[in-house]
Amino acid sequence: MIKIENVHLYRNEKVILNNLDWHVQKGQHWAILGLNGSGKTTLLKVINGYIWPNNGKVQVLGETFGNTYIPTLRTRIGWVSNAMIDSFNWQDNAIEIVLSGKFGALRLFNDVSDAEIEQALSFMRQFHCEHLANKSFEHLSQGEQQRVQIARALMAEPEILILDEPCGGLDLIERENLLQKIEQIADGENCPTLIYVTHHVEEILPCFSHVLLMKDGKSVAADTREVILNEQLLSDFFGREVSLQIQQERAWLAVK
Ligand SMILES: Nc1ncnc2c1ncn2[C@@H]1O[C@H](COP(=O)(O)OP(=O)(O)OP(=O)(O)O)[C@@H](O)[C@H]1O
Repeated sequence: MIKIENVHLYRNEKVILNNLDWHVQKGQHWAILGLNGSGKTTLLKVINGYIWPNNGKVQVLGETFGNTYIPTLRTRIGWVSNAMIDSFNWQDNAIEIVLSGKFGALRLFNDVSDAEIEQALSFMRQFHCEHLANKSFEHLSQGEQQRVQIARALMAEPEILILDEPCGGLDLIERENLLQKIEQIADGENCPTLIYVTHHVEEILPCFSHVLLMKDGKSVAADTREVILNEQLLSDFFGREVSLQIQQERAWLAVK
């Protein structure tokens, strides 16, 4: 699904991605865990073709960058991030935002059929935001905006769904509700390959089969969830001794 080989990216003399290798196979779901500034968002921008590495090879959904038309490829990738939220027209109604996803656009410029409206409402129902359909995006809470954004991404029936810190800014209950929804996506038929970016180990749900640990633009480790969620390995990664507890199949960390 994704093949990143020896990718090196620098801007203004700063190395942002440092000879990064990462392979995502069909059937896997990945979490990317990294400290602030480790290059996670930059990696996502590379995968979506918004920025170009200085060296290395990028292949996404079988398409090799340099030999493919990126806008068409992007319609096959759902990307949920705060960077995307900023680009919406906040006066648009929630359902218009969701419907725009069908066309890979930021605003709804197309005529829509009754079936497309029903599809949008059905995703909104799935994410408990159908009642917000006619409310303008600017008047939604952060949690509601996140749910609308995920419904929007699913409208395009993406083969890869990237969730970049979707729980950022959410309270405990909103966060757990959203994580439950993400688990439901993972359990669903025709689930896209999930890529979930976070700073928080406890958000790495059992549905994520693999974890990439990023630090200073490098891949420190990329392995199965069971291998990565290890006290010694994470202590080395964070550079501080941490204790790890498993509760309800999720790992919870505390600094010792
Ligand atoms: N155009 C640029 N020029 C110089 N430095 C940049 C540029 N874009 C990003 N950076 C730097 O690259 C590093 C990685 O940024 P990036 O946003 O990818 O990190 P991140 O892991 O997503 O961080 P966070 O978890 O805080 O969102 C940061 O130190 C950032 O300041």
